[in-house]
Amino acid sequence: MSLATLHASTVGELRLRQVLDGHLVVVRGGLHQLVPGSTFHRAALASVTSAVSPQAAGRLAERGLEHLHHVAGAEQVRAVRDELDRRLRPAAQRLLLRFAAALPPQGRRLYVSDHLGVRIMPPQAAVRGREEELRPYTGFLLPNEAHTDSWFNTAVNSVNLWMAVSRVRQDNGLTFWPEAYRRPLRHDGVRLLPDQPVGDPVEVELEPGDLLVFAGDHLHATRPNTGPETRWVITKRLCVGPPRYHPRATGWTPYLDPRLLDTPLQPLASLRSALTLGRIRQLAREYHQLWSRLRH
Ligand SMILES: O=C(O)CCC(=O)C(=O)O
Ligand SMILES: [Fe+2]
Repeated sequence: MSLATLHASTVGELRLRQVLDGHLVVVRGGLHQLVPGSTFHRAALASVTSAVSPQAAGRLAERGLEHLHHVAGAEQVRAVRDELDRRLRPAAQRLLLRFAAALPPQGRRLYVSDHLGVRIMPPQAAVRGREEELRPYTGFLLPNEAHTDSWFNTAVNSVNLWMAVSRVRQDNGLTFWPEAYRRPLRHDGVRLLPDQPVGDPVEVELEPGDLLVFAGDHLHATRPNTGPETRWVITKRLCVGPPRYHPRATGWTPYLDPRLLDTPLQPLASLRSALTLGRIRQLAREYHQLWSRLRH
């Protein structure tokens, strides 16, 4: 399979309009610009220390995070993931706000999501036989199948920051189908239905610290890890202009107006995404679920 064409940019020159037009953009070393020192790498090692052992963390400090599956079993990898999620949440939100503030004027207001994805993908062999118990971690420890994010709860004008904490190789990264971008795709709410023209898939490779910036509505999937290394990626999301939601989304998630965060008006930060059809449809879904539970 061939490698995706990545458009290199700096944060200061990044045009999210082009990302929403379908460009796959890479900011080389962007993570190091946005967080001091190697905050994410250190948080990763600290999570291994507390979820596995100091010795395991010491080995990874020497040999690289990519060796996690050599020092931790599937259960411990899950514990590392959960611990890193807990440790990184505030720092990752600060990073997203710093990223938004460092962009050139975009002509649209930006809204930030609380979403945090800590995605640790060990080689397939390291999780074989554990698929059922790890099912809730699909996309976080086990591969996600081809999807666009707005099928779930994300806005259609949402942009993903997919940040490489370890090396990302072609055999453990992401797969995109660039020609399918913005095509009407038939799906069952989770999975792409078969027999649709989606064009040729492409894959990505990144160095630790690189940021991949892509529209959440690109058709994308986890590249099942057939390689020898564990890959570590952190994801955050922001919206370009007021959030708009897919009419048949299965959920809804708010995006916050960064100008109101850390002010007395903070409770109103999610108001813009609450005043949407997507929110009304979500309330209707919740009402139906409650009603059918009461009836049975
Ligand atoms: O990292 C992965 O394998 C899945 C990522 C993804 O689907 C996303 O960031 O929306
Ligand atoms: Fe996704």
